[in-house]
Amino acid sequence: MEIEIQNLRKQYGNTHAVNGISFSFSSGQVFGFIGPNGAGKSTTMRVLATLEEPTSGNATIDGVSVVEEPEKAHKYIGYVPDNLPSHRDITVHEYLDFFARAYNIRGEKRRKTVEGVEEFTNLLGIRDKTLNALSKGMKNRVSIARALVHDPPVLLMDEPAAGLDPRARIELRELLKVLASQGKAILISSHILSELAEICTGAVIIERGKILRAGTLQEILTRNSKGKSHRTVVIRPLNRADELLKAVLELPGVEDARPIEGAVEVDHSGDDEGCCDLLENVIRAGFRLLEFRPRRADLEQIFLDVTRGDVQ
Ligand SMILES: Nc1ncnc2c1ncn2[C@@H]1O[C@H](COP(=O)(O)OP(=O)(O)OP(=O)(O)O)[C@@H](O)[C@H]1O
Repeated sequence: MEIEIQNLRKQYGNTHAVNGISFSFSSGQVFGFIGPNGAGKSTTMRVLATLEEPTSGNATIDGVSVVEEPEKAHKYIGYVPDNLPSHRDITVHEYLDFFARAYNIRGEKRRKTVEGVEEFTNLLGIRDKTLNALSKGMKNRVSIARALVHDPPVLLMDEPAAGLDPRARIELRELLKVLASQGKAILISSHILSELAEICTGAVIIERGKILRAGTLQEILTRNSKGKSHRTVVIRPLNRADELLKAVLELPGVEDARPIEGAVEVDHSGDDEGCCDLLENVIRAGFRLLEFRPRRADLEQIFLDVTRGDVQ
């Protein structure tokens, strides 16, 4: 199942909340949706969840347009909004049962479905509590359970980890892994990048309604903003670090280099082969090395780099 967002725009008055974004993800993938406050993440999710119409553009789920066939598309989607279930005087079980009913799940099947979801989201023990008596983490689980009741192939989760304690975060992460392994396509927004990097297979970085980077983690972490292959390498010489800095700047493929605590950090425009060439060239230039280590950029660093505005 493929989810394709095509040149999507959403305008509120003069605000271009989403300004022509395109990306895609598919079954079994967990895509992190990352961007500063007001970047357009929630708006995009609400449009995908068929809760709002876009100003222009389209999004399809296995070819079904959320704009042209919202009712059909809606069935494919489980949406976890950023606001938690409001204070209502009904129990967790009644709440979930209500949604199962709304999805036309009847009789014994409904009982089994709701119980299955309660078990999966670890709610069985608190199913008779009323919503207004729940902690934030519990409510969060109820939100996720609600989104899973009709077993949708696509999950859109808007900040599901916000306000969760460490244990609940870990549980959420495990839950997401299981859901992805079941073949669900998951788009999850979060500000906790280190956590996203652990569970995501891809990411979309958005700022001011525009996409700065999108793709699998491998693509994002090893390519620069122009889509070219890119590596950062740390080279620690036995001595003469200053000379090494000058020397590497003359080498092919080196885009930039800077000193870091007795070593040199080099931005290189090559792939793995290019890294090997760089190592050979440094040794040929007469330097003795204690360390030569391609540094795997993390999502946090990429986020900081690209949201500095180098694209827009
Ligand atoms: N209903 C609305 N009416 C007017 N403007 C809106 C509306 N919803 C969102 N916006 C504006 O659209 C822009 C994008 O908002 P959105 O909520 O999508 O951002 P976000 O990336 O989810 O932010 P956050 O990380 O803070 O949740 C913001 O400038 C916001 O003020």
